[in-house]
Amino acid sequence: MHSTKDFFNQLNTHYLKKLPFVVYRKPNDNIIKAFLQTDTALLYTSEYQEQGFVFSPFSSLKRTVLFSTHKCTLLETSANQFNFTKSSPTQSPTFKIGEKEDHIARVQNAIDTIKNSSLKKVVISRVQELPLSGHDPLEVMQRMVDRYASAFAYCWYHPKVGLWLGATPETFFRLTGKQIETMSLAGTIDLQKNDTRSWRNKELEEQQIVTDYIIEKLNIAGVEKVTGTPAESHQAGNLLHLKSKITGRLDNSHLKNIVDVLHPTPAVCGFPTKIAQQFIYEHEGYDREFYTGFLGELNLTSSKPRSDRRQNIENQVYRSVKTTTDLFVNLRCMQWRDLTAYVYVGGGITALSDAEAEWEETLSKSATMADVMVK
Ligand SMILES: C=C(O[C@@H]1C=C(C(=O)O)C=C[C@H]1O)C(=O)O
Repeated sequence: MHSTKDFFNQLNTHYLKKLPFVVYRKPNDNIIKAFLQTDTALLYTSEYQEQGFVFSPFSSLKRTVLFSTHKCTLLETSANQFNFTKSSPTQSPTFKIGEKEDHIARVQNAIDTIKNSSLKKVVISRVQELPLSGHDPLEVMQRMVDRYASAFAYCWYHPKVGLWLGATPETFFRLTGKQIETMSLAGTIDLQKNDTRSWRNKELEEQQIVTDYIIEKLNIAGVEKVTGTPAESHQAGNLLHLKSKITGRLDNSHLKNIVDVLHPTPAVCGFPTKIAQQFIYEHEGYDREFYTGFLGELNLTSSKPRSDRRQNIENQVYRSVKTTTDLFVNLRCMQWRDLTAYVYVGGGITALSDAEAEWEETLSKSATMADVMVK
């Protein structure tokens, strides 16, 4: 375990040399970890059998970037040492001419299509630009760690791909040995703009679509004993979402099958998947790149003593090795390029959606990133 100062100094030196790295803190964890790749090679995975950290785009046609443990130095530090008492004023976005009208028109088109076709839900997103000047990504990372304890907070960099930061509330899936755990997340209430914490039927139905879909897909992929918990509220920054936990056992299926059947879920794409995907490619008007893709640890092993008593019998024979994959959906994220932060935000559209309210929802969601931007 490094001191926090050493940890961030090493990362900073690495970044100044334009070498690839990822630094991240898992939800409600007090450890910050980093993978520092020692050269600028751009590696991919397609079978998900390697060990390392993956970063995968929304489009299943594009490849998943891998930071392999064999090519990286791994660092760790404690996460509970930052203290940003003074919160600097939030940067307000400046809108391009027609930006609001364009988004509202896209959402209205989606609502009309849903009313007149077999499309039931589609996630429509946009990019919100924020000016960058003298911003330090590692300082923003520390602010995310402090501010969003229940999120997966990360900063990811590769000179051939770009610089991404985010604090996502959504688990893609976690696989510990044969035990799989995933989540269905949908519905949004902005707690700064609403007094209510109660959900309307629209949101309850929308979230149920996601839950049913995930359960069905896991069953198809051969996962056993699949069960979901009733929906409950989950706070992410100033936003409240509806969440169910879904678990199962992976006896006759492989990790790659799970990725293939689950990505992209109706939470970030829509339903039915193929029709929603096609609608997004045709109507969203930009490339999502890594937004609504997924990222996280792949097949990392850790060993632990089987029991205290046995540990005393001295050697490693009594240690059990655990393999864990821990992936998150890339939401509440931004890409930094030149002098602009591109913040990616969207929302699920159904027949009951209101286009103007959906614009407001993207503003609320963009605040998650705007609030941690500092000079
Ligand atoms: C698409 C986003 O979020 C997703 C859409 C939500 C919604 O429609 O209410 C809620 C949580 C996420 O599943 C985003 O944050 O950009």
